[in-house]
Amino acid sequence: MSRKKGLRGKAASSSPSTDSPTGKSTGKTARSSPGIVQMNGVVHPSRPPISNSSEFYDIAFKVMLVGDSGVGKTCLLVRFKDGAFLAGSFISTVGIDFRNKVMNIDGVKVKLQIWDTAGQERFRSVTHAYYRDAHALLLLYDVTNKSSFDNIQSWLTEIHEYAQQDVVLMLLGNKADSAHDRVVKREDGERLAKEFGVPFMETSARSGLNVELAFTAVAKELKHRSTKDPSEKFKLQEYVSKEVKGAGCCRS
Ligand SMILES: Nc1nc2c(ncn2[C@@H]2O[C@H](COP(=O)(O)OP(=O)(O)OP(=O)(O)O)[C@@H](O)[C@H]2O)c(=O)[nH]1
Ligand SMILES: [Mg+2]
Repeated sequence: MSRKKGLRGKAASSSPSTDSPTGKSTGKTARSSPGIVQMNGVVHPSRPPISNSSEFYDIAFKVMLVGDSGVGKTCLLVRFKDGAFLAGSFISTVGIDFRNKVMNIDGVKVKLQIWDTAGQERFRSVTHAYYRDAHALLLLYDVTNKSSFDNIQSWLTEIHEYAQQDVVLMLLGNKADSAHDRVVKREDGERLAKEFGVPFMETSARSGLNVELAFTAVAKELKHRSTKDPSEKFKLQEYVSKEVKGAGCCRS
């Protein structure tokens, strides 16, 4: 994934059929299934529309990764999308970037357009503009960085101010693989999440711990809301509590 990119060509793209930050047009369109509600988000004309894709899908949603600089947002996205870990020197994201991934959720193809935001304060006004279109937000802190955890409260204030009221929100404590450098206990993350009534899990972009699960949980919740199938009972909190893996066992 390209990092260190300027805002032009991504956030400021005006191409109507971009599927990746490279802006390549594919010409293919979404496959729609009977009984499934098509994408219900607002698409701003200056942003890549979610309805054009190189892959077929039934429903599509926008997910945003937010949190302090260095918590591992870009690495989490790369792990999810490419199954790899971006080791080496840290290259801070400039502005905002996105990647698409289509997941098969209970026989329905759910496309996630995942926006990777810059955690640095100087880009805050850019990311604010994207909150309102987001269907889900993954809010990250770094278990080896206490201030990233302390800042969660102000991130939540920002989310309440700029995001939709019914946005799906999940708190992730990333870098759970770093046992020696850990300064935030899992229980502290759990307590904070409980206080704000949001699902929580620890993740690791390095080991892959819970990465797939975090995005699957969000996709399941969004699909459930979108299809409104009364026969289908899905509770995000319960699903996460049941499925979440501890840092000790390093399963993805
Ligand atoms: N040990 C460990 N290191 C990680 C993990 N995730 C990210 N890192 C490292 O943390 C640093 C920052 O990761 P990024 O993904 O670039 O952080 P970011 O949140 O995107 O930062 P900004 O783009 O500035 O907002 C990099 O050096 C990564 O290698 C993880 O799960 N475990
Ligand atoms: Mg980044």
